[in-house]
Amino acid sequence: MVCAPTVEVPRGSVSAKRSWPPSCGHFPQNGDSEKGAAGAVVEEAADHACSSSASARNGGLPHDPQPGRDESGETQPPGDGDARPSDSQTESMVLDVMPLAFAAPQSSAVDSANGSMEDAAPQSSAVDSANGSMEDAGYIADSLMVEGKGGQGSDQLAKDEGVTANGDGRVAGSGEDDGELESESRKKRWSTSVVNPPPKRREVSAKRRFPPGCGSAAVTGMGIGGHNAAPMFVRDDSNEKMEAKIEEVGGATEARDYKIQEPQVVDNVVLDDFAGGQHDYDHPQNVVTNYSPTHSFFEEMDDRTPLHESTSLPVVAGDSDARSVCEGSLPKGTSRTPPIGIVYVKRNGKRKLKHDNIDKDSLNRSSKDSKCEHHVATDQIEEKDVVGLTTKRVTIQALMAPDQCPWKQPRKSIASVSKSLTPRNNVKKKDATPRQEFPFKVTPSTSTRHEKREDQEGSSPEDVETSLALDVHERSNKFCVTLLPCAASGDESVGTQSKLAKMDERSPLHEWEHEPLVTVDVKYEERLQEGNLMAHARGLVNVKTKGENEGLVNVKTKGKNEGLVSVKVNVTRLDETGIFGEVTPKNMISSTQRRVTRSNMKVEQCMVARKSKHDGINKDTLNRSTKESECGNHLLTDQTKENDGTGLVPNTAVLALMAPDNCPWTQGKQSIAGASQLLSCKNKYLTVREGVCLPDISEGKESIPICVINTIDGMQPMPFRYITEVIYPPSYKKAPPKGCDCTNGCLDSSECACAVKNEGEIPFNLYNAIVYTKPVIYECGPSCRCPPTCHNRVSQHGPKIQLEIFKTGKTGWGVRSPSFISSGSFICEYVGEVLQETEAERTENDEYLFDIGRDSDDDEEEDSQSSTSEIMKEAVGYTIDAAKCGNVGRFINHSCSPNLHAQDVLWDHDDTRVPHVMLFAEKNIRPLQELTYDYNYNIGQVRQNGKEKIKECFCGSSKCRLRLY
Ligand SMILES: C[S@@+](CC[C@H](N)C(=O)[O-])C[C@H]1O[C@@H](n2cnc3c(N)ncnc32)[C@H](O)[C@@H]1O
Repeated sequence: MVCAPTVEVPRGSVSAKRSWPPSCGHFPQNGDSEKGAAGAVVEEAADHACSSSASARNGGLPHDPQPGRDESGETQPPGDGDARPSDSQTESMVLDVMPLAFAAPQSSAVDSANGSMEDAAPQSSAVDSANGSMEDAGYIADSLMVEGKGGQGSDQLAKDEGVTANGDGRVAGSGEDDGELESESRKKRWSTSVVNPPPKRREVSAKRRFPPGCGSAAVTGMGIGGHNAAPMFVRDDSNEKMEAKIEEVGGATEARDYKIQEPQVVDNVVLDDFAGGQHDYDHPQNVVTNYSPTHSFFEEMDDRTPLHESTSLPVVAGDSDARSVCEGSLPKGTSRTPPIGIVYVKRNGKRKLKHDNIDKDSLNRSSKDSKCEHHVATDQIEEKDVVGLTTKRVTIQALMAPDQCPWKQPRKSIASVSKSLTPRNNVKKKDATPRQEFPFKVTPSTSTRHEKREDQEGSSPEDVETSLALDVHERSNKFCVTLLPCAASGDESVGTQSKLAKMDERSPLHEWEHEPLVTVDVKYEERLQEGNLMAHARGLVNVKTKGENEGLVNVKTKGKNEGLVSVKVNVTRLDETGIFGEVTPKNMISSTQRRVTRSNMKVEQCMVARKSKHDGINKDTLNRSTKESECGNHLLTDQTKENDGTGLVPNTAVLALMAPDNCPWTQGKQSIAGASQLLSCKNKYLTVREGVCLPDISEGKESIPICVINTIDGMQPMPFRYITEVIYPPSYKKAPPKGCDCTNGCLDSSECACAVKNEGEIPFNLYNAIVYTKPVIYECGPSCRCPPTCHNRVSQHGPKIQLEIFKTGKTGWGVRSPSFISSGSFICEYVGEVLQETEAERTENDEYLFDIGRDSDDDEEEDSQSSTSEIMKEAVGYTIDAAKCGNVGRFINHSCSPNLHAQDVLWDHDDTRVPHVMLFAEKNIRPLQELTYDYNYNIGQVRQNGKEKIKECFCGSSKCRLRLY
């Protein structure tokens, strides 16, 4: 179905706008701030079938004028979802060994800190190129039109560009380039794939931002609330062998200087004494984990964190899905957990890691093949025994040298590495289906320092020396590893363990003694009638378990009852959406304990949240306390009592594990109520959430509701028709590609025809996380014999992570998730109407254009094999226009330090010119962090009426290129 015909506007007046890359739209030139691009859409769509439903849905509420500009035209502070890095986040960086999916990304976080990730050649090139373009454009263009706010930023930008800005931020002039053909001057962004070479018709260089499992962060889960987050194992050094060293980085400075210059050793932590049997292993985060208290790892951790003072503190958890069997020294049938990650990495051999179960030759081979810079790489293979009851997996973690990371090589997948680790003939049977659950525990994992093989070419001794490998095998105990959602920043992900450590430094809340901890994603908001207690919690908090469904949360309080309050909570297992249960009134019992410890003092930064009325938080109080707050990546708790005049004493208890830029106390415009309201769109308190505009903008079209939240003003998004599938031109007939004949879930990539098209690899791991990028990824499609659960069908099923649209401070509406998102997770598709380029250029609203695909001459061979209809073959290029019809993807903003990347995916046809644009997380993303991708505008090339247009970028990144275009 196609939306109403695109309104055609005289080319001279609108073509320039259409020439901009998606979200590169312009603001009204007539100064009508009430009508942005979006406003134009509304008007245009008044009679448009696509907008009718949306209009009805939105009712009489006002609609947001336009992205990137507030109604007053004044610059707004960044919204609560602004993805801006913070020093504190950066400082908290610690190199952690992460689980398979996380390992690489984690390392890449370090790389990023070193500048080697974000500043990696491709990246740098892109940025440099962009900057260069800026300079060139600024000094060459005779006339500039600065879009965005006409504030100081614009003026300064214009000044920097060597022009004079007028009051409204536009710089007008007459230039000789006015006469340029617009079609030539328009340079749309191309951002469909970070690894794709840019289409010839575009000048934007693609950025390789996403070295899955290597650069940004790899993947283990789907990321909902940490539900599928990759588990992380703490390793015990009780093993005698230490064959490698891993550097420990305690902070940003160290992280940036992180270089592996010698063999690294990582401590292994034995996880034994698992209770077993009482936890739901479908939800690994709820699994209790015990660990050996004698482990040196924790001894060191104890030095800095009270969390680990306990002798049986479960710090590391594992994923029940991650159990595996290693074909190493363990008896056959002994399962091993997959590599969840080296929890702590330390330099100079302080952390040791044993590698006695790893096939060194295999490791060497994988090391040889890798191209990653001194970071942890992981891999795994899943097996199924002959009776189909036990899924086993071999997991390898390796600290790889730069030129050895397999994820740095587009054609190298994790799978390929794992294959090198475990002979294919050792795999009896693979099965991506949910694994059988049974108690297991983590035992000291082993790692092997790489030894240079004679046949290793191109591997420097250092590369070899710094390669580590780990595996974990399960025993009889249960374990659980939970990845805390509090990533340090959008730019540099901080390891979970480091955040744990940091959190522990400040908070005594984890002084559990001889009690297993369950790290749960507590998201509850409960208003208690008895005693008027209200509890807000967000993020992950450690819950002291007390039975199957009950736990305790210690709350740091201030005021008269300063101390710790143990709050009983119901511990509910994660459901499919990662939503946790809530605190029940009867369990909301406070018992103040005074535990003024050294660590307590460190939590003094926590702000007092006063609830002066039953029905809300006193924002002024919050705002004032915001000024005093310096909370960072730690557990924030507080509680106050205040008589509201009714004789009742409402208490407000707040638990929060927050990053600085997400903490309500550090964001003047966000109250605790607002923060708690952001917890979940699906909780039963949705109706009382502040700022909720729409409970589900998709109106049930998405499997997970997508709510709209606006705590800044009372506006709603401009109407549009919510669609979940791309709309192709009427004449375009999709031709399903020939499918595979696999009946085993496409586990044998050598046999799967779709995998063959992916150069013999399935680009997704068993957690449905993308593990490498390619110009085009072929998922299994409608002609394939494999079931919908095939692990080569990740992005075609729509969003599985809870997303919400929220009003940002400076960039209009944005998208975020209340849940933790692990790297590689599929976010959503960029859905809209597929327009031919010429048609797109006539589109009045260019805010939502997304150039896609490759030119027909990019790959003649593919074209010859394509079953593309003639109309598509004749076209030069295509653009997805989500202005009138789109999905949640249309609201995702640009950032110069994005956390998403776009990947071309084909599954229901094989026309590479109109691929599906699928957005994946390229790093771990903490809850409520705005989701962004790089629009890849060709800065300096966007013109309107022959005049260069400039649009400021408000992404807030430290690496911001200042201009969107
Ligand atoms: C695809 S839309 C994104 C959603 C949009 N913010 C909205 O409210 O509908 C792209 C537009 O958002 C705005 N935008 C996105 N990222 C931005 C950024 N980093 N800085 C300034 N404006 C941005 C620009 O107006 C851009 O044309």
